Amino acid sequence: MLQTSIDYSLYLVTGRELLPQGKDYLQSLEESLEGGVTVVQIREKKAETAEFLDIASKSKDICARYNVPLLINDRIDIALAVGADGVHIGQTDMPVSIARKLLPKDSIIGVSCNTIEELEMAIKDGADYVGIGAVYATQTKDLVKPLVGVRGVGSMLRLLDGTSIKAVAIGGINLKNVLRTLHGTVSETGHALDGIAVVSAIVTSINPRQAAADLAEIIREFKKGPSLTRGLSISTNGYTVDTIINSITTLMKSIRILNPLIHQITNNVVTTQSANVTIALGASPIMATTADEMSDLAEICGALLVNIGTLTPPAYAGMLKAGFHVNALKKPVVFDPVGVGATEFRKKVVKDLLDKWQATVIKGNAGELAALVGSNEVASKGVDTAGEGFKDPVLFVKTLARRERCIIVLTGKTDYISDGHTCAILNNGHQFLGEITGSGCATGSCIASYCAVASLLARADRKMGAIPGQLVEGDMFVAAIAGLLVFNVAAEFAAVRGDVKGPGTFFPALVDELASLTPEKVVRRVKIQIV
Ligand SMILES: Cc1ncc(COP(=O)(O)OP(=O)(O)O)c(N)n1
Ligand SMILES: Cc1nc(C(=O)O)sc1CCOP(=O)(O)O
Repeated sequence: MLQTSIDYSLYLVTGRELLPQGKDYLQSLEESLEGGVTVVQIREKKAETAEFLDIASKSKDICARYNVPLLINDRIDIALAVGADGVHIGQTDMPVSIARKLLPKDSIIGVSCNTIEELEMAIKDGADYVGIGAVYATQTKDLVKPLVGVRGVGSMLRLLDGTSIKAVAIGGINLKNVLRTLHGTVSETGHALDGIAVVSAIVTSINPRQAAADLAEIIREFKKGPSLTRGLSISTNGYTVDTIINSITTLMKSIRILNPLIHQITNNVVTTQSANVTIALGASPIMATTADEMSDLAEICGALLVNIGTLTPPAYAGMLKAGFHVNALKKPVVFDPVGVGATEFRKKVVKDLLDKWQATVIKGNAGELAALVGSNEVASKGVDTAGEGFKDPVLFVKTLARRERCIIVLTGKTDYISDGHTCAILNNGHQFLGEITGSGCATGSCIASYCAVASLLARADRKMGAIPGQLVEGDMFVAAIAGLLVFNVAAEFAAVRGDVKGPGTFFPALVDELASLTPEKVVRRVKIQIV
């Protein structure tokens, strides 16, 4: 089999000990191949040599019928004996150079990598592909190394730019997280995984044909998606101020018709305010935090907002679960890492959340976003930014959007929103917004509300930007702009009302203005620039 013709999309690592009771191993393997497995690795950790040989030989015959390459885990002798297409070797197994000498020319050699250093070595040693993991926790194997995490895989994939080395991710990948894994592991440079390696997601199934087919379909759709180097843009012709305003008008009209449910796990300073803002927009809030109800809420909500402002252990547990379930249902997740720079605990929590699920939009002020990326260009003071902002905010948001594979919203006197390709610069708002608590948090509610509408519209009419292989359907860039713009324009109207005497009377007026805001009023005041 030619190395270049190998399709790594759905890579099955066998695990006979995990088969459902009564399921025959060879039958399960054949059904997996029928379902769409594209590479098979025989992994036998307990079998004696004779048994391993027998299993490998029979597996080889089946794979040959499906023209699927067969690799052997660790054992070069077994690979040679059965004429396998290659081997997969770990960090403590035989070195690549020796395996290469022992195996026939053109054999495939894959190497396990858990760190950048291991990957650099595998590149130097001439591996044909790498298995990066473990991405998530797994029941299949006792892990001795730390989890790589989705974002960790993305930073490793960058190193493969300009090489012909293929990459699969392994460890805890299943039907619920496969799309999120593919999406979140794309590097800042647009380097994506070539495939996903699984054991239990197929082997434990009573119907491995269906399990493989379901995974294969998601991988296929993802690979058909838009050019990854374009960030998350769904507009193929580029955005203009006019197209953005038209889309915002549609979102503003639709929200009052669709009345989406916005699940918000937010902080206890702003819960009531955020709920009232959500209602004023035409959406419906539910402010639930208990982990046990997250799966049910994911089914019924239009979008999720996660705000870590006053984090408690139960809310943290709820956030972990909520994002996972919402991702699995391809709905938007808006993340507000409030005060992430303030404590080491918050930094750890934010990293953990972003490794467990994929944010659709991350919103923060300069201090928060600087802390998120570990930059000391901008300092924070509690939940606020201290001093000047970024020297080049446009470049910052574009780069961060690519790295985090989401829309980035950088708030401040001027707001910057980017999908990694385009940046919108907004100059609406009023100084009173900085004089009340929770205006940033309420902006998160607005963004989540319009993300929900954009996603619902896309699902209802696939012509409106829905692409099945995308983690979230609909134009989240425009939805994020809508959330900011509506809130900030309403603030401008509220601030000049005769009944507003200062920040205290401003907030109720703001809610009134939001409730009566029309697209025409927004169009009249919008100050937006696209770069
Ligand atoms: C595709 C793929 N990636 C990683 C591994 C792990 O291999 P290894 O490090 O040799 O560990 P064991 O499989 O021997 O437990 C793999 N098998 N396949
Ligand atoms: C065989 C293996 N290697 C891993 C690594 O991290 O190198 S994780 C793993 C097990 C993957 O099984 P499942 O898909 O059931 O989680």
